[in-house]
This record gives sequence, C-alpha cells and structure tokens, in this order.
Amino acid sequence: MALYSRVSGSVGMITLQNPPVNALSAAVRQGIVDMMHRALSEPEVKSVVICGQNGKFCGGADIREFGAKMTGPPLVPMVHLIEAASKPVVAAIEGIALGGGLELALSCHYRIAHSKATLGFPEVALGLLPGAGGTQRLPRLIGVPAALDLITTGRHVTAAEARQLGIVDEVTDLNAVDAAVKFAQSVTGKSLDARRISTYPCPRPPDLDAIFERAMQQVRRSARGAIAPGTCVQAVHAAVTLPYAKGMERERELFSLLFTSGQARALQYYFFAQRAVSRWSTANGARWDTSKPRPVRKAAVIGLGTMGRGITVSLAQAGFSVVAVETQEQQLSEAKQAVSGMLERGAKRRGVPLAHDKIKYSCSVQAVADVDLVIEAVFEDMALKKTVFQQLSAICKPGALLCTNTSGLDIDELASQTQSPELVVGMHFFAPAHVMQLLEVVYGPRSSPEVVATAMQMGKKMGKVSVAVGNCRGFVGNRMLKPYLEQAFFLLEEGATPEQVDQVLEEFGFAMGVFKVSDLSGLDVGWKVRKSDGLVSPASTGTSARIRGGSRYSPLGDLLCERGRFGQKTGRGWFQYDKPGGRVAKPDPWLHGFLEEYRAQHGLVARRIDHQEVLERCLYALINEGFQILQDGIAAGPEDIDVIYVLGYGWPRHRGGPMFYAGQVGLDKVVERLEHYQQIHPDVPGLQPCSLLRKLAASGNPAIHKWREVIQKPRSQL
Ligand SMILES: CCCCCCCCCCCCC[C@H](O)CC(=O)SCCNC(=O)CCNC(=O)[C@H](O)C(C)(C)COP(=O)(O)OP(=O)(O)OC[C@H]1O[C@@H](n2cnc3c(N)ncnc32)[C@H](O)[C@@H]1OP(=O)(O)O
Repeated sequence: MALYSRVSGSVGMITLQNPPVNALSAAVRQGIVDMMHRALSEPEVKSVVICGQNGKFCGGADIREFGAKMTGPPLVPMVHLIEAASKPVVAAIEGIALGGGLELALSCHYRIAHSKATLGFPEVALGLLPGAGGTQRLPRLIGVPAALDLITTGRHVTAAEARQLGIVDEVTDLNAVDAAVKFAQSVTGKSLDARRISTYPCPRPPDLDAIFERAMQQVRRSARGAIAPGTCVQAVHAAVTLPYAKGMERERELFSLLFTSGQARALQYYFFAQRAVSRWSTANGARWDTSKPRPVRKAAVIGLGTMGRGITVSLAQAGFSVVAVETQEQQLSEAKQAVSGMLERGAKRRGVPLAHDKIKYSCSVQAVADVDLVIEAVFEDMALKKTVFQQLSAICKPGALLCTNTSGLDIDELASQTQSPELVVGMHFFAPAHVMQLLEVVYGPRSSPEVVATAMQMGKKMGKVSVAVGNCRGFVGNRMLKPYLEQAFFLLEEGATPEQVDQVLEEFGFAMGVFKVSDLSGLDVGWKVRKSDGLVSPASTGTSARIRGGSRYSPLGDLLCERGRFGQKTGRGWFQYDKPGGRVAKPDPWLHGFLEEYRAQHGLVARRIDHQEVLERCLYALINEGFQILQDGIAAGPEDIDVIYVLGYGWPRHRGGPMFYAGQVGLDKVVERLEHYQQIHPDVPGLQPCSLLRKLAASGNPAIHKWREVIQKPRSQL
C-alpha cells in the first residue's frame, strides 16, 4: 500500500509501503493512484514527493504477481497520471530504484537520489523489458547508446553515474527525502512543460543504424539463445522511430511477447530459486533459521594449487585473515606471486583496496594452529586428504572447522580421520574459485548444524551462492555430470562426433558443449578418478572392453589419455588446438579416424544420430540423476539442483535449470523418452527413470513448487 502525509504544509508525501523492497504490488499501485488524486485535489498541496519506506524507493513490479491474474490499476496509466500531474512531483530515491521503480521515478518531474542509491533496469535478467515506459523514456532522457547499455545489460548504476548520465537531477549525502521536500518547495509553481520526459524528442545520433546493428550483434554474442536482450533493442528502436504513443504500443506488444514466453517464466523461477537456497535445510534437521553459525575471523587454506589460490583470494577479498600453506618452497613462492597478481587485478577491477596484508604464507601446516576454519585444497586423492585431516585434527585449536574442497570424495570418510567428525564439512568451490559464484556446502551424517551454518555463511561472505547438499559420490553437480558424460561418450561410439554433440548442447544454450568443457578442465581429471575406481582396464577389444559391473562403459576417454591427449593443456583432446594451452577448439581429423578405428575394432556400426537424440539422451540422463538425488535426500529441493547447474555448470539461465526444464518439457514426456532409450540400451542403468520421476509424472506433472510435498515423504508415497 501507500501512505499519504502532508509535510511542511504544502508538500503531499506518498510513501510506498511493501516490505522488503516496496515492490509495486496491486495494493501499492492502487495506493499511489489514490494518493496522487488526493494530492492533486487538495488546494493547499503545491507539490508532491514520492518515496519508499525503510530507505528503499522501489524494487520494481512485484514479480510474485506475474504468475497470477493481474489485479489493481495497471502500471502504465499510473505513470501517465503522475507525469501529467499539474503539480510538480519529485522522486526521493533512497536505496534502490529498479525496473518499474525507476519507471515510476522517470514519470516524476524531478529525481533526487541519495549517494548510496543504485538505479537500473534489471528486467532483462527476468526475461522481460522495462514495460511501463522505460524503453521509451530512458533514451529520450539520456540518449540511445546509454539507454541501450542499461536496458540490454540490466546493470545497476550508482547515484553518481546516474547523475552523470542525466537520470537524476541531484545527489545528496544527507537525507534524500528531506532534500526532495526542500526541492519540491523550491519548484512550486514553475512550469512543468520541460519536465515531462515523454514529450522530449528522442535524440537521433547520425550513426543510428550502426549503433543498433552493434547492439544487436553484442546481444546475439552474449545472449546464448535468450530472447529478452534482442527484444530490448527492438523496443528502444521504437523510441527513435515512432512517436511516443506508438512507441508505447510497441513496448507493450514486445513486453507481452516476452511475458508469455517460457524464458521469462524460467528466469523468474530462477530468481526465486537462487533466493530459496539460502533457506537451507539438511536431511538431519539442521536449518538456516535455527542453526547458528560460529564466528570466523581467521581462516587457512592448505594446498596452493589452482583451487587453493582462488580460495585464498576469495577469503582475503572478503576480509578474512588467511594463512596460506604450501609445503614445497618453490610452489609456495609461485603461489604467492600468482595470488598477488590475482589480488591486484581484482582490486583494480572492483576499485577496492588491495588485500595482500590479509594473507600470511607458510611452508608448515603447524601455522594453522590458531585459525577458526581450515579449507583443505590438496590433490583429489583420498589417501593424501586423509593424512592432511589427521594432521589438522592434531594441530588445530578445539572447535576449529575442518573443511575440504573435494569435488566428490566421501566427507564422512575424511571426518572419521579426525577426533571431532562433527567439525568436518565439504566446501566444494568451482574453478576459478575467486570468480565462480557457486559453493556446494557438503554435510556428512556427522557434521553439526552449526558447522553447516558456518560454512554456508562463509560462502555468502565470500560473495558465493552457497547450496547445502548431502554427502554422496560427486555430491549434486558432479554426480549428475556422470550420466551426461556417459551418454556423450556412447553417442560417439554410435556414430556422432564431438563437434556434433557440442553444437547441439551449445544451441541449447550451454556456454560450451560437454567435449569442449572436458578439454578445458583436462581429460586426465576424470581418468584419475576412473583409475582409482578400478574402471580403467588394459586395452582390449570386443564387448568386454565396454562393460563394467554388468553395465555399459565407454573407454574412449581413457584411450585418449593413454595417448597423452589431456585436452587444451596438451593441445589435443576431443578437439585440436594450435598449441598446448591454446583456447580455440578445432575439429580434429585424427580423432575422427580414431573413432572409426575404434568402432571397427569393437564391431560398432556408425549410424546417423539426430539433434533430438543427442539432446534427449544427454539431458534426460542428467535430469534423471537429479530426480534420484532428490529421492535420496541429497538435495532438499529442485531449486538447489537448478542453482548448482546454472551457476556451476553453464546450464542456460533462461531455461531455469535441469529440473525446471524437465517440468517445462513435461515429466511424463521425459519418462517416456527415457523408457524409449532404455529399451534400446538396456545395459545403461542411467536411462531407467527413477521412481520419484515416475511418481511425479504419474501424478499429473505438478508444478515444480509442489514437488517438495512428494519428495518430503518419499517412502510413504513411493
Ligand atoms: C498477454 C500478457 C500481457 C501481459 C501484460 C502485462 C502488463 C503488465 C505491465 C507490467 C509492466 C512491468 C514493468 C516493469 O518494467 C517490470 C519490472 O519492474 S520487473 C522487476 C524489476 N525489478 C527487479 O528485477 C529487482 C529484483 N530484485 C533484486 O534485484 C534484489 O532483490 C534487490 C532489490 C536488489 C534487493 O537485493 P537484496 O537486498 O540482496 O535482497 P534479496 O534479493 O534477497 O530480496 C529480498 C526479498 O525481496 C524479494 N524481492 C526482491 N525484488 C522483488 C520484486 N521486484 N518483486 C517481488 N519480490 C521481490 C526477494 O524475492 C526476496 O524475498 P525472498 O525471495 O527471499 O522471500
């Protein structure tokens, strides 16, 4: 709702009240319309100030209302009412003016912002465009290039930049509402003719066509199949080519197109999913609201390889004192140099002070004796990690958290090496650890609720999105990767090429296909894991070479590693590169010949495999594992899995995540296709639809937010 008050006798003040961000719900819109009429009808009122409760102007349209039938006064007539007002209306922008909130501010005749406020049009990230005149007013106010930048990227600008661009009239370090009231009094009675942005002509720079062409190219490059950025460009184009009223019609048309698209639904689902994962719970009853994190001031990182360096940087940048340990002198000095470089680049990019002095380097594990939390980041080798955990348990002060950055090893096995298994938790970072936003916090059966809460909070302080997951091989992300990779290998055996499989996945929206990712991370990584699992056997031919434990197995990755083809680092993998460390993947004729030879050796006949089969086999196998993970209680809900896949594995955000995508395809259809492929490949257990998936499909494809009701009582329901 909106509150009306009178300030200094002649200023009508309308305060938006809808915590936490004063989103423009039906009640708020109704309040604004009613209060505007009241302010305009009261003869004593000479000017109006619009502000938001609790230091937040407005976070935009209420996204939660998008799923339901629209009620209350629509936004567009509301902003027109404000702009057409005969008394000056001043927006007092504190905290945020985003999306519809900025559109509301642009309909006011003046804008006064607090210096700490941020402004922007983030609609594009929700699969939308600014649909209450934003695409028509902003270019009229600040010009086409700047408007295109803000609207197509969704980036937030500071009050200072907004002032520079001409979005706000004044910036104050003092109370912005008081400043707006003063300002409103000072403009009382002045003509408003030059203050209504919709009446401005839209500037037409001479190179207009080139500007739009460049903007389109830019969004095509970065959008990876998302339709909103390009549609935003089209809407801004209308501001230049059409009179305001026609431009508004075009904006509405384009908005409706996006609004009804699956992409907008997926992006809005993802928006809430990312927030939902912070309300975590574990299978053994720990919860975000009841488990209290412990204070952490000083942390340590053991092992300064690629991951350890990134984690050290992340910790220091978040303000923690860090002890960085690497037992080899030479490696320690190399790491020190690399970390310094990363900190310098980070400080420059983010305009923050250098954090060098936060880090103490040491060659001795003893140096971690007084820290509150240790993150072990040594090689992915259980025996080595066990030794480190035994040492840590003996050296660390009582109560210190012992965390491991393993990407899939058993947390409980590591915990059993220590005197206090309740202090052990996994913190699975993603490379590069100082850049990637995702953190899987892995709790073992004995991890205490406070320890899980502490790791979750640490991740947040490091700027990560922390997702709590249970302990199993590969946790959530890497566990789901296994059947996906497996299908990709099988497709090669059956006749596909790496470039064909990657093209299908990239067209779906992945930043990189599975084979390019594999080349980037190094084929030897998976090879080591398969070797330690006893899967890699001496080269042999015939069916037995492709069976492990009664199930189909493809040794293709192992064979490439045996030939020294580890991916980008060796210049050869599933693709070829111009040199070791090269980045541009090119199809490799050698690989094609190798695949032909392999098929011949194993009696496999290559067939034509279509786009649909590649996509369905790779994605549905991955999705099926996701349902199994839910069924096993490793992830608390589908949102956790979707956030992990979007932030950690390049799943296209505009498709919501694998679980959301499955819901959009239709769970019954996913079951049917899995069954179809399972009949053809009975030796691939990953294609057998899991019982939770079947159950949900059979119960009529419930909406994703209803899945938890079934998941929470899997035993009684299945
Ligand atoms: C045929 C069909 C035709 C249809 C025609 C219909 C015509 C309708 C015309 C409509 C025109 C719309 C025009 C407008 O341009 C569209 C919009 O405005 S879309 C919204 C734009 N705004 C945003 O994207 C802002 C999103 N929010 C944020 O970025 C952040 O939340 C924040 C505001 C920067 C605050 O960040 P934090 O402090 O970190 O806090 P959280 O992110 O955790 O948020 C706290 C809490 O608030 C909830 N929330 C935030 N913003 C909104 C919102 N806009 N609506 C609803 N709820 C919001 C958020 O979910 C958190 O709650 P929780 O999920 O944790 O319960």
